[in-house]
Parts: sequence; structure tokens; C-alpha cells
Amino acid sequence: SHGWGYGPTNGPDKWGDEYPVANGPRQSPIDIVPNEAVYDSSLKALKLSYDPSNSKGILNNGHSFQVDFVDDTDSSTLTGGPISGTYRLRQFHFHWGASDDRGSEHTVNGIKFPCELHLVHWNTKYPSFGEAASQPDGLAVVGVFLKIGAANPRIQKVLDSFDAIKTKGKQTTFDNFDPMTLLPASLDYWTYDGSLTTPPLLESVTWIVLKEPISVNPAQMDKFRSLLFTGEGESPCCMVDNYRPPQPLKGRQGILWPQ
Ligand SMILES: NS(=O)(=O)c1ccc(C(=O)NCc2ccc(F)cc2)cc1
Ligand SMILES: [Zn+2]
Repeated sequence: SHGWGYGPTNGPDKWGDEYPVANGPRQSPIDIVPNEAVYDSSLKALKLSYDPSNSKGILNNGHSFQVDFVDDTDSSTLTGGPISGTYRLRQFHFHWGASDDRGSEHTVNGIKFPCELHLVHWNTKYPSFGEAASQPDGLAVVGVFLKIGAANPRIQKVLDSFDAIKTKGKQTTFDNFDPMTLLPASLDYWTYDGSLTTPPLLESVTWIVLKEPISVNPAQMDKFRSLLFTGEGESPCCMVDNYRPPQPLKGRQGILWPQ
């Protein structure tokens, strides 16, 4: 079974064999300990401005599913917060567990959430996503925790597309979706310098993790677990537990939060 994944032979503990940066100084995710967070009055409020017409398609990439956005103009951007300049939205995706007791990548005081949303943005001072991904200030990912609670009507459109992308490599159109509708009421956040949480694990991400979770109900959470890691015609393997566990802080400045 060549290629990285989340199984016993190709999972997070094995990634360092092919991607030595896995043991680098600014790896993600991490455990967030609010009481150890450092106050930083220089931080600004997050400014997210998304154009729903930029949403393009939804894809099962064999590790998660992602909703891709047109990122050839500054029409869906992230500014403010801990970053300077303008970062463009490229895609969003999720990580989740086989059961509600796990699934998130970041944890809070060691607590795992059942799911975590990542909105991936790249710094427009670089010519492309791929170029930005290799720069220390190249990417900014907004992380949002999902908890089990009331049904979330906003996420239903995403879940309703799953029948069309059940297996690895399948994609379908996904028009006019505003990712703003997936965000909680408060944009209060923790931030730290980190990495991609999947290979190539590049240390180019300014992480911005929102404090307030959004909710989904158990049936909606089960819908995530109906996707497959495997391709059509392969013996099916449920797409679950596609999360990397927390990594060592390695002396990083604790989590900063805004005023
Ligand atoms: N879970 S996460 O939010 O940290 C994350 C976000 C994006 C990617 C990604 O784009 N990978 C492909 C990729 C990576 C680098 C490149 F240069 C090109 C493609 C991986 C992980
Ligand atoms: Zn992710």
C-alpha cells in the first residue's frame, strides 16, 4: 500500500520515513492550553471576505474531501488577524473520527473534538499556492472545531454531495457555496506558527484556530463516515480517523490571542 495514509503501515508514525520534516521545529497540529496562551495586543481581528461564486467543485482526494475555490483573483480573501498582506482562499476540507470521541487535529486541554474544518489560504505575495506552500509565511489555515449538538443546516449542502464523491478520485461541481456560513458567531482565535498536517508537512502555515466550535448532529457526523479512502472497485475502507495527533511544541511561543 504505497503512499502515505492513516493506516497502521502508512500512518502519522511512519510519515517521517519519507518526510523528515515530520520531526521539525514547527509541526502541526498541537494541543492548545488556553491558560498558557500569551496575550498579544498587536493582534487584529480576523477579516474574512468570501465570494460564493468562487466555489468550483468538491473532490474525494483519498485522504479527505475538499471544496476547491477559484483563486486567480482577490475575491475570496483572509486579511487581518495575525497576518500581514492578503491571503486567498484555495480550498476547505475536514478531518474526523470513527466515533464522536476523536477526529480533530488540534486539541484543547487535551480534549479531542469529533471533527475539524480547515480553510486553506495562500499569501498573494507569492505567484501561486505551490510556491507559497514552501515559504514560512506562505499559508494561513483557519481551523474550526465541530461538536455534536443541533443539526447544522449550512453543512447539509456539503453532505448531500457525498453520494457523488464516495470513492477516491471522484469529484463533482459545487457552485455558489459561501464558506462564511460554516463559521461560528465569534471569530476569536488562537494563533501559532505551524505546518501542513499531512505530507509534505511543509512548515509554512500560520494557524488560526477559532475558539468557538460549530455544531453538527450525530446523523450529519455519520454522513462524513460514509465516504471511502479507497477507489471504485477496491475493497472498501471507510474514510475515518484521518487526523494527525498533536505534535511537540518544541519551544514555540505559546498560543497568542487577540485583545
Ligand atoms: N490539513 S492542512 O490544512 O494542514 C493542509 C492543507 C493543504 C494541504 C495541501 O494542499 N496539500 C497538497 C500540496 C501541498 C504542497 C504543495 F506545494 C502542493 C500541494 C495539505 C494539508
Ligand atoms: Zn486539514
